Amino acid sequence: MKQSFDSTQQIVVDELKNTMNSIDELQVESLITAINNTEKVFFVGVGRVLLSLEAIAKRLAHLGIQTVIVGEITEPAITEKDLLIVGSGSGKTMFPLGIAKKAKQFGAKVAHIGANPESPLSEFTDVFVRIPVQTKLYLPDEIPSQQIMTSLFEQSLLLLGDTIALMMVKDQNIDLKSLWQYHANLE
Ligand SMILES: O=P(O)(O)OC[C@H]1O[C@](O)(CO)[C@@H](O)[C@@H]1O
Repeated sequence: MKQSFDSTQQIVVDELKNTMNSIDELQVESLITAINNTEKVFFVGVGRVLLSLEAIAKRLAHLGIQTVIVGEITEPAITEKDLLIVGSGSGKTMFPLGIAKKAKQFGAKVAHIGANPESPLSEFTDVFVRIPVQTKLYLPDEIPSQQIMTSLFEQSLLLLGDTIALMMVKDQNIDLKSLWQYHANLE
C-alpha cells in the first residue's frame, strides 16, 4: 500500500518529540558543564551516529570550542584537560568502546551519549546522557521506533547537540551574529 508523505513524516516528528521529552535535564546540564570545563572536545562513534557527531562537533566549533573527530588526519593528542564524547546507542560498538578505554588511560574525561545505561562503556564514563530509544540490541526498556534501524537515535543525537549549543549560547548571552567569525570562510 502506498504510504503518504504526511502520515510518514508525522511518525518521524512524533517519535522525535517523544524522545526529546524523555531526555533527563540534569544529565544534559552535566554534559554542558563538562564541555565548558574542557580544553578540547573529542568525538567518537561509527556510521550514522558518527555523522550526527560530526555535525555537533562543527556546531560547537562555531561557538569557538576546539573540537576533534577521532581519526581525523590532523588529530592532536588527548590529555587530562580534554573531554571525549562517545556516541553509541548500544554502548557496545567495538571502536568507540576501545577509544573510550584509551582516553581514560590518558586521563581524559569521557561523556557517553547512548541508550543503554548498562553497557560496557559505563566503566569508562564520567557523564552519561541517555537517549532512551531503540538500539541495535532491541532492549526491553527502549522507546520502540517504526523507523529504519537506529534512525531515531541518530536524529535525536543531532537534535540534542543543537539544543546543547543553543543552551550554551543563551546561558552566555552570545550574540548569534557574532558567531559567524568562527564559520569557515574559504567556501
Ligand atoms: O550506536 P551504536 O550502538 O554504537 O551503533 C552504531 C551503528 O548503528 C547504526 O547507527 C545502525 O543503524 C550504524 O550507522 C552504526 O554503524
